[in-house]
Amino acid sequence: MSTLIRGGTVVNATGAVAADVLVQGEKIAALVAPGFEVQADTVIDATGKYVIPGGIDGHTHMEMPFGGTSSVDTFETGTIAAAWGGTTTIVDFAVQAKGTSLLSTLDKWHSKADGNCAIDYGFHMIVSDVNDTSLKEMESCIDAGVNTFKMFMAYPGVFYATDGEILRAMQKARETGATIMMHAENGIAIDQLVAQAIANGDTDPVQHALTRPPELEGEATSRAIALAKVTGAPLYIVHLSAAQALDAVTKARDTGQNVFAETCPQYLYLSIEDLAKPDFEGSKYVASPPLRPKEHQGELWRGLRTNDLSLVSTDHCPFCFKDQKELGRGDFSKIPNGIPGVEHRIDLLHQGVVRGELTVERWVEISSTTPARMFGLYPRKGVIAPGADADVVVYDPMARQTLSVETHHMNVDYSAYEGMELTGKVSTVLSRGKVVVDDDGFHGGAGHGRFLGRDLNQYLV
Ligand SMILES: NC(=O)NCCC(=O)O
Ligand SMILES: [Zn+2]
Ligand SMILES: [Zn+2]
Repeated sequence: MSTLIRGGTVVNATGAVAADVLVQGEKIAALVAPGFEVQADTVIDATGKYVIPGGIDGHTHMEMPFGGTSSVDTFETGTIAAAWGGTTTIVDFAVQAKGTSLLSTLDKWHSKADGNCAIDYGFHMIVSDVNDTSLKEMESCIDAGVNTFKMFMAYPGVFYATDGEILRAMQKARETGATIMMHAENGIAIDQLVAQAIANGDTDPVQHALTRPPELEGEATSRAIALAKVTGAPLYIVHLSAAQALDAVTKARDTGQNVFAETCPQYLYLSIEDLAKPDFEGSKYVASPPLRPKEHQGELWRGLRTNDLSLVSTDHCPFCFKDQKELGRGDFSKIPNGIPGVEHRIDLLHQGVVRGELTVERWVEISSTTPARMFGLYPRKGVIAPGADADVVVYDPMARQTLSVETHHMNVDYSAYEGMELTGKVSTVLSRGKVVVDDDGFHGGAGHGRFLGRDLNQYLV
């Protein structure tokens, strides 16, 4: 089965060129100069459109247990929503519960995801119990294609790891070539501020941000960077939200330290003003780190332009307003943490191109190519080139759309971006050569997506 995507502009991180893309089976077979005659079973007209590598969202939480409830997108619903938005690979987090092993955790996440994903998927591992056994088990995880391990400086008593535990895990990462991913917020100090706010009767959602000040993200980020430097391990800061944290990352990168950071669309577009919305509406925007005052957004866009921020992931972690966010009415600390967004990352970042903040190549780089490199998937993913998986998005840069819960495909009862008007929209999505989304709707299904055992990250600052 062959498909020719004809008449578009192929955009890679390295440049944009008018070319036709020939897909044979699951792979890209060739890029062909426009006008050359090529036989194919099917032709997709991409005139006036971009042809880009499928998005790679390196930070999602499908079916994730949190605070006595669970994120509401299943691997099936979440990966279908991702495909609608032009994302053809996710890397989701398996979550080690304290007292359990990493390998049993991996088995558990495979049983949730295998046979249920509509696009390709891999796993990171959240390590919440650092001990001799789990450190040894990191080696088996790496053999099983899971070589990125997230740790938490936040959430004492749940996921929190001490500096000593982080140091030991980083030493293991240095020894094995793995990467430590860090949730960098000073959870010990934050817990004090939270307890004080609640004791004062300050219980509204906005308190979530006021008790997690940006300085405590900056401090934790600096500490993680110092620990990484001492051990010689590469470090990946997840969901960076604050200018203070970006400053620490920028300085480390300027000295050549292998420190990388992602930000997320919610930190680029939403702010503490959303958390302050009345009638408990603010709960829809509770995630950690919290949404910041608007002035942080400009710094994050600057970081994306200058490559101090390497990539953008969603941290998609959907909890319904009704019944789930409601758990924290009267006590903001009980609001499940997370914001939905897996469907909108490519479109929201495209606004940076529309506004002239990002080049079209940089848009592709931060949403597909760099995640592929960072997470050991390149050049199988993240590039339109012969031999790569035919994960291809035909993107109409002129189409208009309005984001809404009425039209999104995520399994959640609100949109964090309700009413936002965007320029640009996905036209057609191929996942390993199969058209899964086009003008007629969704043609993929659970089970099409394959597990991706990932290579070690070879990517350097
Ligand atoms: N970010 C968030 O609030 N929820 C998901 C878990 C995490 O990434 O820390
Ligand atoms: Zn986190
Ligand atoms: Zn997360």
